[in-house]
Amino acid sequence: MQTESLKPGAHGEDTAQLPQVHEPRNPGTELDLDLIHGLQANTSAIERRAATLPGRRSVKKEYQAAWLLKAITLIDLTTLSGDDTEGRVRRLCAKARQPVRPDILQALGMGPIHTGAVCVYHDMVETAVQALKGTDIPVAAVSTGFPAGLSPFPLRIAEIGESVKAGAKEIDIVITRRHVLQGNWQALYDEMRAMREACGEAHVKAILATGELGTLRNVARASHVCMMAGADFIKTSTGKESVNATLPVSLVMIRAIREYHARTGYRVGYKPAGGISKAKDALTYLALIKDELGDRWLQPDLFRFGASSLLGDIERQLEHYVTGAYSAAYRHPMA
Ligand SMILES: O=C[C@H](O)COP(=O)(O)O
Repeated sequence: MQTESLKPGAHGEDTAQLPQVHEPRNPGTELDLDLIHGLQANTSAIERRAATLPGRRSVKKEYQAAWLLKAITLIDLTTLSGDDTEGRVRRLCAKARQPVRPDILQALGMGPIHTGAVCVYHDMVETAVQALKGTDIPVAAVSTGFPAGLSPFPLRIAEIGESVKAGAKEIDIVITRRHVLQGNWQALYDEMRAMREACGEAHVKAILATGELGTLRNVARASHVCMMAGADFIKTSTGKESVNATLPVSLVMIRAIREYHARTGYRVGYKPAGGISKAKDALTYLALIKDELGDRWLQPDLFRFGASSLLGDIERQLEHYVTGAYSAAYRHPMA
């Protein structure tokens, strides 16, 4: 397979500096059960194609740093641990404000950048909002009984309201996997609609927990149902399943987004999450998005990485790019 060089933008412009465009929100559509039942996924073809992706694009050295800086602006910098503390969340927010050392940015000819968002449990929303005051970095809350999403439905809806009240501008909800496994698309649609409504102005990311959905066909169907019910983003995983973001799942979800856009004119965002910790994996994802959806999707309003440790590896690669030497991973703590 011939490798193609990945350029930052159509004219080689600095990708971290592209102007921010504002997209009309996806209002959703009626649930189209005929369309859902007609969706298929050719698993072996998808897996074959996904296997070629990491080697398909080479990133020329002079573009690499620009792409890595771009990736940073697309990270939902995340901490979702049972032992999270206010101190850890404040340190994470400081990192989101200044993800790369100023001397490295200066050497790369870049001004200040920040991550796409900070993502925390509901309990930590207020702390994060305080710590990010004066910036336009949104706080994303994982609500609705994350990660299993099995608490009583009214409580899940109430949790969304609490997170919005606490200042979260983005809500990452988890769907009920059972609805997918039982083919109960109406129940999934109704659940997603109610959650979207509870979010109000806050944008809603629907976490499919793809590692628990059984088949790629289910992933395709759940993606479409959530978009029909008004999801602003579809997201692969909580990071807590035994299998999280993968390239085959990403191909299926990205193509669902493309089809939905072709059918309705609305652009829905994509968030692969869980287990993305290496700079080279981030580049593979960005190349995939550029190929399948185009440059418009390479903006924070339409693409995010859900990742807790990716930033550390990207920093190491940028430092290497500037100084010619790798630093130890422990020198890049996240929080
Ligand atoms: O949504 C974000 C994920 O929970 C982060 O997963 P990770 O810790 O494997 O990067």
